[in-house]
Amino acid sequence: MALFHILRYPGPEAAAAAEEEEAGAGERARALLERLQSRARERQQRQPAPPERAAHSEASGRRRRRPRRRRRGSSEALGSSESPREKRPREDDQHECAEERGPGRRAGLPSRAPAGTDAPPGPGVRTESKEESPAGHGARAEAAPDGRPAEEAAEPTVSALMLGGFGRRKAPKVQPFLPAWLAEPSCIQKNIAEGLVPIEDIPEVHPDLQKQLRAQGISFYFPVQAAVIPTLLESAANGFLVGRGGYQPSDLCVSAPTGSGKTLAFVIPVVQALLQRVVCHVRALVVLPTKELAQQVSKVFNIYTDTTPLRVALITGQKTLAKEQESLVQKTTDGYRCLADIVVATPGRLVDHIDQTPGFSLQQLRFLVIDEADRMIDSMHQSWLPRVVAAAFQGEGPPDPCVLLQRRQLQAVTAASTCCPQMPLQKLLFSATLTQNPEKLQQLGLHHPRLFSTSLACKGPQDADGDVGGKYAFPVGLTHHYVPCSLSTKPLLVLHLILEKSFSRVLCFTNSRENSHRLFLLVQAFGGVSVAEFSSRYGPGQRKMILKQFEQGKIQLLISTDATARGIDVQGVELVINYDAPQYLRTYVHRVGRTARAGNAGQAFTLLLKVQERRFLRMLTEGGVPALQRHELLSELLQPLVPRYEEALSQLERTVKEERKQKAA
Ligand SMILES: Nc1ncnc2c1ncn2[C@@H]1O[C@H](COP(=O)(O)OP(=O)(O)OP(=O)(O)O)[C@@H](O)[C@H]1O
Repeated sequence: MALFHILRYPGPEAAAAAEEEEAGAGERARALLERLQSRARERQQRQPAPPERAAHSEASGRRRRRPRRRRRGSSEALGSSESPREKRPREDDQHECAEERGPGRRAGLPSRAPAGTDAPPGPGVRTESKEESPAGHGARAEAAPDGRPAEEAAEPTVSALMLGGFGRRKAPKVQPFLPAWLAEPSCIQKNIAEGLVPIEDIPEVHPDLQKQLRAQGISFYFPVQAAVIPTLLESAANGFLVGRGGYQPSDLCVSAPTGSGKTLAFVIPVVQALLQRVVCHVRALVVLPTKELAQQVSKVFNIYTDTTPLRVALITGQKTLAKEQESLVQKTTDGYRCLADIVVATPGRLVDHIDQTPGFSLQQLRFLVIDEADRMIDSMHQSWLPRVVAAAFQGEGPPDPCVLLQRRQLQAVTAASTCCPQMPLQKLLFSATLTQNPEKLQQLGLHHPRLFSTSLACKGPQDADGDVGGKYAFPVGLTHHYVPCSLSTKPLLVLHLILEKSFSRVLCFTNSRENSHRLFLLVQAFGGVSVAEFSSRYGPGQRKMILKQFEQGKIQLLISTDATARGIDVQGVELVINYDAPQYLRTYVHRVGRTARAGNAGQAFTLLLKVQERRFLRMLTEGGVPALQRHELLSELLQPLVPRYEEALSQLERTVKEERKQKAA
């Protein structure tokens, strides 16, 4: 099975250049050493050491640390204002200085030995260090003939071992080498309006589905749909039981902006591929990170399977396990009967059913759709994917000659392996912020993957995570704004934006459910705005109702945690406010993507504290956010709201105290 071929080295040219550079450095070090040694020899010839001293000079040289320290101390006593620590240059400085000043000088400074070593310096050492020190002149009164102080001249000479290459060199930036499928994706038009394709231009789509699409008011495919639907239909052209030509079809990764219609890009081909099924088995499994998203996607599947025999089951934990089991399997006299062709699930609940629902089988699984794939990769530690794959390939063992279609883990394609037709399992990944980190994607065990992307046409630097910086595509109709402000003016700004600008559907994000709750209470106390909050404070049923009311326009301002940041599709959201600035670029992409959906226009405002401004702007610039508009906070605009706001603040204080009391009781 071909996975990824990752070469994480800078390439042959860069490697050769580095080698050359290293060889050059080696040459220089050798020349330096030779010069030093020849100078040492010259000095030794000029002033031969007394025979008895010369005999044991090397042995005593090894034990000469203390005298050196004493000398340093003595030079301080003689007036040097620098402390020994101050005098010692940094390692990289040493290297550079030595190169500039020549070998004698380099060797001359005791502190220039590599950090941590107290190796005795070479013959030129003290001479030159004394020259540098003003104290040295005094000491020279009793100098030896060669100009060294008598004390030093009496010491044995030791040949120094010069170590090189300690200077800090800027490490060359590692350029990512992406596998070909990641580096050369099939490009998708980013601008929805410019890339619309009439429904009749893709005749492969079943007429009944085309009819359904028209009934939903859809007469054009969005670019991502026009690219992905025909590809997926082609991979199932021989029916869903065998891949084209008996081969396993390629897995697909799709990276397209928020609101670009990715859901229909997999719903239509999956439904069409399964239309020919005779026996009901779980053949498509869609895994999503949240209950709300799973609900939304199962609703879309329900629309397009409405007039077909296909059945859709939603397993997210919103109902009891027993109730969900009833929608999945039915006990019969001779075993279990499957009741769902398409299962839409959250990962945790899916694993519960794999473990606990008798008769729930994934052995006939044909499509595994992973929506919000980057988030799902982050949750891989839950090991839901290995469980799904294990369940899909459960029947492994010696091939059963009576079984027409085999289901085996993919290995190398050989003549023998093509004899038995394989039942394929195709993985389909979708996200607006799909990672391009090959190591992360490798965890999914993709088979001959293909990438469709809006964002890769232009390449950029990689961020720490391995994602390509500046590569997230934003909806074309989205304008980005930010307002520098203080903590106390944030709520006033939210009120101003809603009341003065008359936005009818606003989604406001905070970074915690406490912040959401407080802001909700404050806006409620202020009055004049129909407001609700959405967070884990509420159960799934209440959350569902809140979203419905927001969709119906009964709620003007929905204050939410990041629970609604991903995938949630509420039509007509005109404004997204980041009350708390998002910490990560991906969070920003998904939050602001709740507006400007399906080719519509929308605005995103981020309220920034002074301390957040620089980092946030850098993050967005690196992330490829188009023109970001700065708005100055004009206090006179907020002034009329202040009296009512102060009353609301007092009301908030009372409510919070009340809530605390209730909690404590
Ligand atoms: N061809 C189409 N014509 C008109 N509207 C469409 C079309 N395809 C999708 N839509 C609408 O566009 C909206 C966004 O679609 P969808 O939720 O699939 O986007 P998405 O790419 O999955 O976004 P996100 O990344 O935020 O999950 C939905 O309301 C959907 O009904």
